[in-house]
Amino acid sequence: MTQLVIEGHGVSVTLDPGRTYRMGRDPGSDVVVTADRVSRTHAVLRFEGGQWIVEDAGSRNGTYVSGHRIQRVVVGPGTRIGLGDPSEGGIMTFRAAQPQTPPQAPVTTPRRTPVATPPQAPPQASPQAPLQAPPPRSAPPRSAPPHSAPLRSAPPREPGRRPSGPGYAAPQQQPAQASPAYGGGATVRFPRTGQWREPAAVRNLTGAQVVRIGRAPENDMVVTDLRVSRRHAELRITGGVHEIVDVGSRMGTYVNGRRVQQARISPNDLIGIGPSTFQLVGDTLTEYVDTGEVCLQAHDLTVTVEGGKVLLDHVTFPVGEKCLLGVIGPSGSGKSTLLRALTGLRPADQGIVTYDGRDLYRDYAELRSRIGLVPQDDILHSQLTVRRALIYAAELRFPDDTRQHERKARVDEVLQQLGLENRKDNRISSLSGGQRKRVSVALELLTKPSLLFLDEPTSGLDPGLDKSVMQMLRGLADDGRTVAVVTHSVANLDICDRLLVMAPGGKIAYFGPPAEALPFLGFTDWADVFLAFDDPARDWAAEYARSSPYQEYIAADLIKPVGMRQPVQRELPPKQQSWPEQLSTLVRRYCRGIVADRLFLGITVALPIVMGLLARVVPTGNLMGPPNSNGNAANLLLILCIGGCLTGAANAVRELVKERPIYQRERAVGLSRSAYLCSKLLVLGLITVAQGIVLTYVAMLNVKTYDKGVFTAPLTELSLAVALLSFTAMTVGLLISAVAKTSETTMPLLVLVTLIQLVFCGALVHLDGKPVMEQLSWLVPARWALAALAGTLDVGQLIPHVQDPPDPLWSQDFGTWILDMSVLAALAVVCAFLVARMLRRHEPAVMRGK
Ligand SMILES: Nc1ncnc2c1ncn2[C@@H]1O[C@H](COP(=O)(O)OP(=O)(O)OP(=O)(O)O)[C@@H](O)[C@H]1O
Repeated sequence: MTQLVIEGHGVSVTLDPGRTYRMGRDPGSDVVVTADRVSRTHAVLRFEGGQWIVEDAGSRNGTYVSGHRIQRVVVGPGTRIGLGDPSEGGIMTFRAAQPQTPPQAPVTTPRRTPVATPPQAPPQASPQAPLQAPPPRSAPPRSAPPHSAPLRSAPPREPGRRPSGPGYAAPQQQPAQASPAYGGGATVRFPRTGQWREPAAVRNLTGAQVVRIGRAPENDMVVTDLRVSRRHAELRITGGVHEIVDVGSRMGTYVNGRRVQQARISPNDLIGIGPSTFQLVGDTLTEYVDTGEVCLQAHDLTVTVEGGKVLLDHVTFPVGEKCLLGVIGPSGSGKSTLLRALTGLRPADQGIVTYDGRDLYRDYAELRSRIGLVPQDDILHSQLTVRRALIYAAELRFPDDTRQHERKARVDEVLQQLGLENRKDNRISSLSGGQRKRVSVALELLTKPSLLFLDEPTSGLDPGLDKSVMQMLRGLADDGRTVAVVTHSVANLDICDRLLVMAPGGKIAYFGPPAEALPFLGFTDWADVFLAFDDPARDWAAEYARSSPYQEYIAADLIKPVGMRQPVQRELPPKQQSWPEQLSTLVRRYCRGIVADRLFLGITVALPIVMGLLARVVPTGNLMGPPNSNGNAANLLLILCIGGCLTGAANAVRELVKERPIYQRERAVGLSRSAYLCSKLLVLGLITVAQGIVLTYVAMLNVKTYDKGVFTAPLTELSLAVALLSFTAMTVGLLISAVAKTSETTMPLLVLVTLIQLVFCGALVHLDGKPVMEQLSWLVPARWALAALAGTLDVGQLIPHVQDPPDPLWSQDFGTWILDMSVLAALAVVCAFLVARMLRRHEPAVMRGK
């Protein structure tokens, strides 16, 4: 409980919860306020249900908070009440009494300041069981950090203070129905966690019918965050009934964590809009903003995969505000699994994660944008410049009604925050490993996440860069967010506030201050610790659970949820942009990347020309001769087919696998799978089709053909068939890319697929009427393309001995040609559908509705 002091008019009284205080002009009052408009007994101040309450005692001139006359109000640190006068006169201020800090206590994380983070949903608004308060703890001072943060905006750390999130504040549980009417503008104490929250804005609802909420300045309540739409929601008041209505926002409007279009609101409900939480407080609508200082708690997280293998085994620990948590452990000990569970990307099968007391899994759709994750692999298109990459990322992450200048301003802000202004025009591929990691972090910071997770950000970096990255993370935590970093490097662990050591089997071997870890584990070297983890005779998790660090750093700081986790219907997170907007962004980014990659561009232009020239090596000559006059016609068509297949497939075969980490991350922040796939089909498809046409024209230049093929000029028909074949081969290439685990495995698959095309296209082997072979060939694009080409040139006539009896798919009639082309197109559609299915397999579990 925060101890309060009331001050003003020369009076300073430290309040004792066991007493009731009379405030007024009467010299016998407990708090004497000698101002003109103050009544003799003006108000009463008492501690009730875990909160300090001021109640007007029938004063003549009234009691005011934030300009509103109140009858009863909850007060806390920062609250100013006016006795008899809203502005001057009898203003009294409340502040927290100085905490007492015992000098002997060990390291802890920085303190919580009274911040505007979202309050907890009241118990009855939540399907979860209420939380139990832990016993109060004394505040151990933290030793000063040995390193300074590199961030310009990072404030100096505050040693000697303890965190005071739900796990630190010794909260008092309050039944929601006992909550008094909150005073507008007051710092209020929320029922479930007992945290003090300072409103960012208060709107008096007296006489109001509609309160408009959004990013645009013309709204009644303006939320200046790019995640919020310009016109986001309206609070409509009719006959004392309050309704929140979403007016077409992208990121959605939430009531107690559930997305709503329209919902009736009561004072216990929490309305979530971007980083802000709104609540009806008396006759006001009060806004609290999540500024990043939130607590994260893992409760009993267990992840089991098929076959019963346990990847995470009852993992429980709290992380305080502004805390930098380091996670280490041997390979395969479940660190990445833990990160996925904490970020909600792959929710644990058992247990819950609380985000400032809220069930992260249940409220994931609302809270997702407050979580940043920097995966191990870079999530950047390396051909782009730093600023350009961030601008595209901002387009994908912010609602489509954000303006370009707003996004650019946010990008510049983040570049400055991470000291990247001098690198902003550099190609990402030209940056050092540490700088690239900074850009990845900058990308995640665009949306101002309160929680930032990083998976091995220092892997592959030299010791200097390792330290610089860790210092950057220290600064980010000090700047007002919780940062968790999985690392293999043990060189800079002392920079962390807390260290989590994972033992094989996904168990906790240690959680606490880094300095105490090695002494606790009984070694002087981390290598020896990891080697000792191999000893099957020792149960590290059980030893830690019985230890005093467990009591001190986990048991005492944790608010345990009572009862089992309720099965929850998780909502898919919203998409920030419309589908066409996403497609447009992806297409522009893709094109810019291609244009910037000169080598790829050169190969793309040269490849069809070289292949076409190779086709000319075959002496085709005259394709208008009498029957049996040109035995090389089939060879020419074969080269065209294989050229088309190779061009298309080679273009696409690495396309998805190489940027899979980017896709996975962007998918987790709302990218549409179909928009992503369509951007590939569109850009790569156009390039491939153009290549197919160039290939055909170069191969057929000056070759004599009849004036008419099946229905028009033979060259046109041939180009159409080769272009469609190239496109279909490209979808096959995309399929290989979607299936492959690494870029390296795509090449053997490309060779295999090309050989299959060669054997089953029908030029080398007569397929018609051969059971099994013929049916298998129907699945091969080159079979249909070659048939269409053969139909155009009437190859059956030119070289009847090649196809004896004649292959019906080769006949020179319009119906057959259309059939050949249609099946080719259908194969492309089937492949594209399969690519979409395969892409889904690589997506975060939460995006698959799991
Ligand atoms: N889907 C899965 N099915 C079966 N086993 C899995 C699955 N995912 C991960 N594992 C196994 O679970 C264990 C933990 O994996 P995880 O990637 O979390 O470990 P890690 O500590 O991050 O390892 P590293 O340090 O090597 O990245 C490993 O043994 C891994 O092989």
